[in-house]
Amino acid sequence: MKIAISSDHGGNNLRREIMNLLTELNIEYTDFGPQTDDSVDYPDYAKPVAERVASGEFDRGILICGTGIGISIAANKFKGIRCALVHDVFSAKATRCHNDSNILAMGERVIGPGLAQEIVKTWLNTDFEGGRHEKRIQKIAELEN
Ligand SMILES: O=C[C@H](O)[C@H](O)[C@H](O)COP(=O)(O)O
Repeated sequence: MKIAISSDHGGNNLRREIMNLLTELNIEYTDFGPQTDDSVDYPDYAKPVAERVASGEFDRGILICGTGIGISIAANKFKGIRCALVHDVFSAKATRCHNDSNILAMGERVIGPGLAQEIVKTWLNTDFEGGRHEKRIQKIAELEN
């Protein structure tokens, strides 16, 4: 699985923690920044990840900002993106099983690194259930047209 990851300045520390986790888990990822702690605008960092997940270049994306809210709103503007803002393990599992989410968003100012790591592991290891959820995903796609 190939992961694209980015954040804004509010998510830099948690992004580094999650990249360390991905390395430990031997999961391939590409970091789309930012490379400094300067203040930046989260839509600029949602864009490279959302575009590459939408195009299929990457299987999944992880986005982090202060709350996770702004960067998830921006990512969900891209056709084909189902970005889920998650701050608990139950939702991490549910959004894969039910929503087939392809980007995970989290807020560094909301949760600590330990919980974030559990969320990422659960989200990466849970498959979409399909079945009754298929037509709902299809209806989301129809809303994009
Ligand atoms: O939803 C937006 C994010 O939480 C941003 O990380 C946050 O708004 C950045 O705030 P500031 O510019 O005050 O660091």
